[in-house]
Amino acid sequence: MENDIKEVLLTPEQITAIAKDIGTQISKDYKGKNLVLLCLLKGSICFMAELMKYITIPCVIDFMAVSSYGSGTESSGRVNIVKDMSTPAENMDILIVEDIIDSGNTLSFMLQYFKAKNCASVEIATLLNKPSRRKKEVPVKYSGQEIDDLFVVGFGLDYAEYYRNLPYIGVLKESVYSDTEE
Ligand SMILES: O=P(O)(O)OC[C@H]1O[C@H](OP(=O)(O)OP(=O)(O)O)[C@H](O)[C@@H]1O
Ligand code: HPA
Repeated sequence: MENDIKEVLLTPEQITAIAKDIGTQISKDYKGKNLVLLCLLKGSICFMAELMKYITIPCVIDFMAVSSYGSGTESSGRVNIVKDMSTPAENMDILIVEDIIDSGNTLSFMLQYFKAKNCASVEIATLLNKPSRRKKEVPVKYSGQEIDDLFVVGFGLDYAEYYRNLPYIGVLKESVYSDTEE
């Protein structure tokens, strides 16, 4: 697994520092609100777990599973809901917790999805942001680290479902996927 990584982009310590900063800000901004931390499975599982440790106000957590990447490195553009949240979203302040924003397809779909739900608010917190790849603009309230157009894995992020268990964010060597993708 380690041999497939070209470069480490964020160490576990750097990820923790980002989670602390964003968690502290969320704790201030959402005081007195009905905060729901909504983890988008599967990629956001590690960031969600790290971020929530640094949120010091009452909140509930929930999970949705959506998927659009199939087994490759390009978004199919079609976002599928694999699992819906279990908390009623009405009148709640939904904070979508994301691992990465790339094309923006996933979050654009999610914002559209919540429009019909009468939420008090819907915002986005992401660990990683690749603005150069954007196809659909989405408003991002909390952004950890901007990165170049590189395919990254680890700390929840996958390539073909693998590498999620790396404890850091690393750049995947092109040779790993160039053989299997056109
Ligand atoms: O901005 P976008 O181009 O939509 O890309 C971002 C999304 O892609 C990945 O999810 P994926 O669909 O691969 O599912 P996963 O979380 O289960 O890995 C990632 O976790 C984000 O949710
Ligand atoms: O760079 C990435 N890595 C893993 N999953 C992703 N989904 C969108 N971009 C990425």
